[in-house]
Parts: sequence; C-alpha cells; structure tokens
Amino acid sequence: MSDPDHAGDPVPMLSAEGLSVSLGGTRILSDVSLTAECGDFVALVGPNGAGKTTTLRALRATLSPDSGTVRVAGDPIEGLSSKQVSQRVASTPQATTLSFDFTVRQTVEMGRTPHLGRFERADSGDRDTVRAAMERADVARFADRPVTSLSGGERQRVLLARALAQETPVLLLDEPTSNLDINHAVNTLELVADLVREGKTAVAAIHDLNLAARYCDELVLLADGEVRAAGPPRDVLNTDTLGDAFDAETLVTRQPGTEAPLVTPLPDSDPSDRTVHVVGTGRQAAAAVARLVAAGVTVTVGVVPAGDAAAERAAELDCEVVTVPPFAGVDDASRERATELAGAADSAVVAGDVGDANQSVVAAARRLVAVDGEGVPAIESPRTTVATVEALPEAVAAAPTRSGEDRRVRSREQQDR
Ligand SMILES: Nc1ncnc2c1ncn2[C@@H]1O[C@H](COP(=O)(O)OP(=O)(O)OP(=O)(O)O)[C@@H](O)[C@H]1O
Repeated sequence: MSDPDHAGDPVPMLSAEGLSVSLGGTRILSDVSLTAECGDFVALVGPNGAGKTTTLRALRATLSPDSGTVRVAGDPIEGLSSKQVSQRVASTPQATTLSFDFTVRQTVEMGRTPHLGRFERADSGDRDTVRAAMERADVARFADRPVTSLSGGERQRVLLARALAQETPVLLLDEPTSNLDINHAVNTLELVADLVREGKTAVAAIHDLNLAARYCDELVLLADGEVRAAGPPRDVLNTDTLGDAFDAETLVTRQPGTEAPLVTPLPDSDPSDRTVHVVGTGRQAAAAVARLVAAGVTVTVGVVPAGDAAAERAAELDCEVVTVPPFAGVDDASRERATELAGAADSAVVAGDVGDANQSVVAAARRLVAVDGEGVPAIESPRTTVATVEALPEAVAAAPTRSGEDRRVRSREQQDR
C-alpha cells in the first residue's frame, strides 16, 4: 500500500529497511538500513566481520532476515521469484573459487540464464552481450581458457563479466578488487563508476577506504552488524567514526587532486620528536606555527617579510625565523638559510601565500604537508599530503622522521654491499 506521506517521492532502485539477521543463533546484523538510487555507487565499508557480506546476501535474497525488508525498484524482494530477482540483481561473490572446468566464455554465458526460457538456447544477441561483457571486464583474451587456469584476479574479473552479461539494473559486488593489482583495481572501479553513470545502481563491499572514497558516492560504515555512519565519503571518514568502527588511530587528509578523503592509519607516533619548516605568510601560516609548537614540534620558519603575522608568531614562540625587510625581495643568504632549514627538517608545511622566492625552499623539503586552503593544487606532488591546521601535528607525525629514513637508507646500502 502506498504511503500517503511519501506519495510522489521517486522509488529508490534498491533499499533495505531495518534488516536484522541472526545466523547460528548469533545476531549478525541489527537494524541495517540503506538506500541506493539509480546512478548511485554505494560502498559498504567496515572492519572484518562487520557484516558487509551478510548485508549483501540479504540484499540479493540468499538469506532471509529475521526482520526488515529489501525492496528492488519498490517491490519487496521476498515477493519476487528467483528468476525475477536475477533479472534485477547481479552479484559477484567474495570467494573466487570456481571449481568446475568451464571456459571463461561459458562462465560469462551463465549470466544470460535469467533471460532465457527453460530450454531456450542463447541467440546471437546473447552472444553479443557476452562478448561485450568480456571486453568491458578485460577478459575477452581468455575466452577459451578454463577458468580454473586463471589467476585469482583474472577470475574475479570473469565474475564481474558474468554479472555484466546478466544486464541487471542492480550490481552487488563483494570485494570486487581484493585480488586485483592496483592497476586492475582502479580499472575495475572505473568500470563500475562508468556503469553507474550509465544508470546502474551498484553496492560493493570494499576494504580499501581510499578507493571507496574515491569512487563511491556514498559509504555505509558497518561495525558489529550496525550502521555506524552513512553518507558522502567526506562525512563518513573522519577520525572519530574510524576510531569507533576500527578501533584505530587514523589521519584523515585529502587525496591530491580530488575532494576525496585520504585515510592513513597511524602508528603510535608522537609529533614532539619531529622538526618542521613552515613556508608561507599571513594568518594561516601563523596558525600553523602555533598549532605545531603547541604539539611540541620543533618549528623553523621562512623566508617571511619582517612584520608578517607568521614572522611575529614564530618570534613570540622562540622559533628560528628567516626574515627579510618588507618589500625588499629575498636576498641569497636568506634564501640559502631557509633552504638549509627546510632540507634538514623532517617535513615542510606550506601555508598561505608561499611566494615565488620560496620555491627553492619548498623544493628542498623531503615531505610536504599543505594546509588545506587556497593555493594547495599548485604544490601537489606525490610527497605532499593535505591537512587542516588542526590536523597538522598528526600529519607531520605520520611521515617518517628524517633520521629514521636515513637509517633505512643506510641499512639498504649495507644490504646491497
Ligand atoms: N553461518 C554463520 N553462522 C554464524 N556466524 C556467521 C555465519 N556467517 C557469518 N557469520 C559471522 O557473521 C559476522 C559477519 O560476517 P560477514 O562475512 O558479513 O562480515 P564482513 O564484514 O563481510 O567481513 P570481512 O570483511 O572479513 O569479509 C562474522 O563474525 C562471521 O563470523
């Protein structure tokens, strides 16, 4: 019966409302709800045993919940025949053990079964669909090989091709990238993102939080069978929710070149044994200096014009600061001293306006932490992370110390000899 309060609301392609599941007498899921519209890519994230696979099983009706409802295009899934479910929902399992000796093509052809009558044979349209699915999942070159002869990652892509051949509006993927190298992992998620842009709905259990953040519109963070947070990646991935769900210290910054969060698990590190050279001017650089000094970091600053907020704050806090007279330009001796300090520090923090004259100072740093704000894209590089002023101590503590790196280089050199 339609709900008069929500009459006219678009019906989500897939929804779960209040799912609770017990297995072997143990409560595995408690009151799990989620919604995925057409064109949504939703990631289920969370620690081992959180209930991600169990949620996916409930979503494709291979287990019945104790309570709660799954709807596909508005229809309760328990009211659909298994053939109707297979016409709407395709899934790839977590395990990639395909024990029968089918070829890759035969395995992908199984995806057509829900579209055929009981004794109907595949026609040329089905064969075209199978060929296109194999090509999209990059397994066409293995078409005639037995699946048992493929590597785990290759089999995973065959299972994705089978799901694509099923031509369903909904895709449920359990760890689609777990066996894949980084190139194939990215390609697989790009492919799913493309399919979603074409109008499909995808829900995937993904362990890698950074890949999930980069490719998915929405994350559902599960822990102990409960939804701990749900929403866009930036809302879900923060140190509090991650600490709660994973019982781990993390640093959350930003993936270079994107708005997506970057989660770095932190060892028990202490910023007070770090040295940092701050480059930049104005209030933001002054705030960075204050935040770092308050956390016990040894801070040097420059080159900055005398009288600038960063120069004054650094002087108040007894930091070494390289200054030049205002409007005088940067002389060689000042640039050399600041470059020397940046090169000797564990990291450099860039904040506010860095100025052309400081480019050699920035270039001398081993690692850069850019303060989130204007100008950040200009200095993006693989050795750069982006952090808010508040998170700077964690960001600099996450990078290895210069002495630790030197030790590792020396030990590698000794091993090579
Ligand atoms: N048949 C079962 N009987 C009892 N407990 C089960 C059964 N199946 C799963 N569980 C338990 O349910 C919990 C959730 O399992 P699930 O596989 O859904 O977690 P997950 O989040 O997918 O984990 P992972 O990230 O390790 O794959 C686990 O503690 C698991 O041991």
